[in-house]
Amino acid sequence: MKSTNLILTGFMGSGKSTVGRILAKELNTFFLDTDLLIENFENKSINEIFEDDGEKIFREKERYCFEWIKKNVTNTVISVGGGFPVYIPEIKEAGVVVYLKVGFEDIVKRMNKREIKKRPLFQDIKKAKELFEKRAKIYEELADFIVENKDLKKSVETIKEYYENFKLQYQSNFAD
Ligand SMILES: Nc1ncnc2c1ncn2[C@@H]1O[C@H](COP(=O)(O)OP(=O)(O)OP(=O)(O)O)[C@@H](O)[C@H]1O
Ligand SMILES: O=C(O)C1=C[C@@H](O)[C@@H](O)[C@H](O)C1
Ligand SMILES: [Mg+2]
Repeated sequence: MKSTNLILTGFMGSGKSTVGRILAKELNTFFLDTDLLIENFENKSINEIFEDDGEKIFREKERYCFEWIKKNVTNTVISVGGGFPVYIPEIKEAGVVVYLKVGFEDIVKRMNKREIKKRPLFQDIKKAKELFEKRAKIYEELADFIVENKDLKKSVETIKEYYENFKLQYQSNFAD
């Protein structure tokens, strides 16, 4: 039977990795995080890739991930990097896209120093806010479904229900 991936998008710290991991467990599916995939492919941290190779090369790695996912991955919960849909607007070719929407101030409150340190584009708060404002519209436009990620449990439940309904419809479109 035809199946599809569930892709979580959103700004840095919006909760894609956290929500994705829980969702995959609840849906009894695999979980994939493009940031982790790139770190594993390269055997380097995101910070090291940005420092040694630069952002342009990192975006090329994300593009490679996208092509690899399209060819090889189905029925999986995928959390993508914060910039992924911005540089890969064809993201929907790899699955159904759910945008985790969170206000910038809430994101800042949620992230501790260690988490901020891991994100090269979050080092300067003013620049991060500008990036957030520039990207908000792109996330919205490229989403099939938008969830305000306030209460973690509620977000997981809402996405689960959406995805299960989506899959039923999607599969019936491919039935004989
Ligand atoms: N609904 C929520 N309520 C409170 N805190 C949350 C919620 N969702 C996630 N968090 C917390 O926010 C922080 C960032 O979450 P996470 O690492 O999942 O973000 P991300 O979207 O994957 O970020 P990145 O794009 O940089 O990888 C973590 O400390 C996580 O525990
Ligand atoms: O928002 C971004 O552009 C990024 C978000 C992170 O998930 C990583 O993909 C990387 O730090 C870049
Ligand atoms: Mg993440």
